[in-house]
Amino acid sequence: MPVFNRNLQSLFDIAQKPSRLGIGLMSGTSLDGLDIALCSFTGNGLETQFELLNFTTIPYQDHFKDEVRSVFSKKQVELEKVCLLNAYIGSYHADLVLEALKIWEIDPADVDFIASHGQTIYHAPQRLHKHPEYPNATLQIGDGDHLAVKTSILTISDLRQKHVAAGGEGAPLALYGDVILGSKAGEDRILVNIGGISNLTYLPADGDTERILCSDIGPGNTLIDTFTRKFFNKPFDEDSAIADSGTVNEGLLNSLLKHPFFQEAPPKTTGPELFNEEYVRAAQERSGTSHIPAEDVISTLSAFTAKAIADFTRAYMPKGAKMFVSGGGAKNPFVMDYLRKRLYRTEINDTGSLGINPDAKEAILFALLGNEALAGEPLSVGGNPSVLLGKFSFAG
Ligand SMILES: Nc1ncnc2c1ncn2[C@@H]1O[C@H](COP(=O)(O)OP(=O)(O)OP(=O)(O)O)[C@@H](O)[C@H]1O
Ligand SMILES: CC(=O)N[C@H]1[C@@H]2OC[C@@H](O2)[C@@H](O)[C@@H]1O[C@H](C)C(=O)O
Repeated sequence: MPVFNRNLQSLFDIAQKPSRLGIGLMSGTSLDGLDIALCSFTGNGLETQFELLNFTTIPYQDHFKDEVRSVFSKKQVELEKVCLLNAYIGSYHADLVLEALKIWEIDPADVDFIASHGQTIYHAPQRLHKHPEYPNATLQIGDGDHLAVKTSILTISDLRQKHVAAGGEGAPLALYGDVILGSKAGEDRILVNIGGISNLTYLPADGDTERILCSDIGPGNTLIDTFTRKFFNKPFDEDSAIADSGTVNEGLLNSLLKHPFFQEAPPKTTGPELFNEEYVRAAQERSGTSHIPAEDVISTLSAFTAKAIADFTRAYMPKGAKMFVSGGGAKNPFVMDYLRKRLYRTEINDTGSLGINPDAKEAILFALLGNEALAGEPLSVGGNPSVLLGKFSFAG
């Protein structure tokens, strides 16, 4: 006789295990593909022992990207498309997990859990939507039940909603993972992630978790990608070949940086709901730069990404802190060179030097959050809601 209903019994059993095998899934704002990280965990919270066993990014097909873009960060969309995509993405991500497990020769029955971010389709903190009668809000789709049923693996999903319910903006969640993975006593560290949107976590040398700061900074790759697609019909500016061939237009750069978002004190969050084609068009109009060469637009947008990070670091980070960069933007030489020049006193490396695969970092974060949801205690970090995140979906 089981003690509880069998789903609760299996939850209890997984939580009690000395170590757990979990999969973290991240599908970010760049829409490049699904990041899949297979990790093993022992323990929980600040004592977590963790190992990345396998990692892959399975690229999305253009048709899928177009479908998601038809609703992504748009104020008005076809509601039917949102409904269809919610089920489709859950089921599609399940197929991709099964594909990865097959390649890695791992039996799904040996995996204890999947922790799935889903696909953000709209992020609306109050600072952005400006409707005082509505709270902060954010929406990720790709329902966890589809993952659980198709893979037969317990799935934890919708990990941003409780952060919002408990008073946060639903992001960035990076600090819950960074404090576990990246802290070092005696060293002030800044972990910067340059994905679609860039964000950072400050980890103080004294280990005081209340002094940890985690905030979005501004656009990461999202504007560079949008305009590389628009002008050059390429998904992104590979190895910054285009940016390197253009010139930064200082008038446009200054105009891009002139937005109240950059004056607001951290922590704060944002998304392509703000940093989009219209944002750049308006800045070009204000600065009389609407007709500059396409290459110069890409150089200037790349400088924008880097300068926003440098300005934020100068304004809010202690001198002498070491910076560790992750995300696809870490592979953009123009962005990284510009950042290094602006922060010439700061030691900058990628998170690989901390033993954290820079491409896998966000997928690992979600795996860690899944482990916490199963076996952790709410962590009090940097004034963020002290809650365990995520909803459980059972296979049957
Ligand atoms: N070799 C490269 N050269 C230049 N840019 C690159 C390179 N490789 C990746 N990128 C950039 O990184 C992006 C993907 O980054 P990443 O996977 O970190 O984003 P994401 O997970 O979607 O973002 P987010 O953190 O916003 O959720 C690509 O769209 C591209 O702009
Ligand atoms: C709402 C949303 O999906 N936000 C993402 C996005 O991509 C980067 C930045 O904006 C960050 O705030 C967040 O993701 C990371 C994983 C986070 O929550 O830390």
